[in-house]
Amino acid sequence: MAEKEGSAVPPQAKGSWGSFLKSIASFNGDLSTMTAPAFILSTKSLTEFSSYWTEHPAVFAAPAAEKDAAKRAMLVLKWFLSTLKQQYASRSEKLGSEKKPLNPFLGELFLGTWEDAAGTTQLVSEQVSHHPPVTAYSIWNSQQGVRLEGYNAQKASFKTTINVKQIGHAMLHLDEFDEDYLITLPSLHIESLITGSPYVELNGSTYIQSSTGFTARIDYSGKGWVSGKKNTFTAVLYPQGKEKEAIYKAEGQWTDSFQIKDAKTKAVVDTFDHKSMKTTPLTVAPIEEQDDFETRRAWKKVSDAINQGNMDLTSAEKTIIENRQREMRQQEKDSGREWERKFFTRALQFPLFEQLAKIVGEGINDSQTNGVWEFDQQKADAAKSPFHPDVNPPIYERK
Ligand SMILES: CC(C)CCC[C@@H](C)[C@H]1CC[C@H]2[C@@H]3[C@@H](O)C=C4C[C@@H](O)CC[C@]4(C)[C@H]3CC[C@]12C
Repeated sequence: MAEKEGSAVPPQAKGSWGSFLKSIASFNGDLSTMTAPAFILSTKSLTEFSSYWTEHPAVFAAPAAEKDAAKRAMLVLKWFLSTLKQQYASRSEKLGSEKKPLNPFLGELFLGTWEDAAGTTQLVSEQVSHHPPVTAYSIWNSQQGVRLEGYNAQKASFKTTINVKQIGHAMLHLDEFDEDYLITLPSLHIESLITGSPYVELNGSTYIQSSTGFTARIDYSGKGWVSGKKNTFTAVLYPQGKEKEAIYKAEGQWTDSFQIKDAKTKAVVDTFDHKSMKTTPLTVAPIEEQDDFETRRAWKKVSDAINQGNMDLTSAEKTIIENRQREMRQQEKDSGREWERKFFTRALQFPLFEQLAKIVGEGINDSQTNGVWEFDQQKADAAKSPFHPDVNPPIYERK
């Protein structure tokens, strides 16, 4: 692949970017094995990405206060659409391009809370599998009675660019109505790879299926397809099985703004504009107070080395983590036990997921996610403090 004019690749990295582009043309689909040049490396691990679901806690909690079932489903759709920008474009917007995240190690955690007008919203994110890499999360606001749980893995392929299929799902629960929403995850591809300023574009369709009989379908399109604008979508919300009887329609740019209209009257019933909606920052414990498994503490030396642009130190620090992980896996193998996840457990039965997934043509891909992962309240209670020191001894010594 040749470099184009207008490249965003730093002059000293042109050679390594060229080699990287050649290498991904034949890579095996496991994103964790991809080695990328320093300037494209992120200091954040994928366990942190779970927080992108709730950067607007009030929008997340809004459906819990809506008495009308169709409007509730519309507010769930609105919240989902509002999360896409943080999930898929925040790196390219803040850092000038998409970056390659750190590959979480098994047991890695990201814990935090959001405090704002919606009250306290809590986040637990855990790497529940390393091969294949799978991140699970639970996000809840007890005052508002809303909880999101999910897990995801990624399967990548190369055809003209990097294409990524997400495997997994999210499930939103509203206590007041004992209502659940199954959320499927979009496929994506990387644009502008050749020029060295990669960004994410979403493609295909995803669904939100409620247990009370509403379906939302979201269709993603990029520049030049339908609207000529990047990051565009259209969405339709309808009574399950009656797609022609749309109740609400939404359209816009998931990185910018969108409108939701009453499908019959065409009246605008709700809007969302990222320019006027401030995100609530997530509060995370200071690094010195974090557990050794918490991502920012565990990866600190690697992140510092990336920030210094010191690739030798970056790989040396990564190797320390990887070797320790290998030792731990060996110890587990020798003692015939599996790593005990701190907050999640493999579900043996998942009737609700099966019931909702069937409606939107989704299936269980547990072989690709090393199981179907569920938040385990008993483990969470036990993990409060201290972090199960008897089950999983700390892996990184505090200095
Ligand atoms: C930038 C390029 C050169 C290297 C490829 C990096 C590749 C591993 C990254 C790029 C985009 C990443 C997506 C990200 O956009 C958003 C999400 C949503 C989040 O909820 C779960 C993770 C996921 C799918 C990231 C996975 C890693 C991706 C594909």
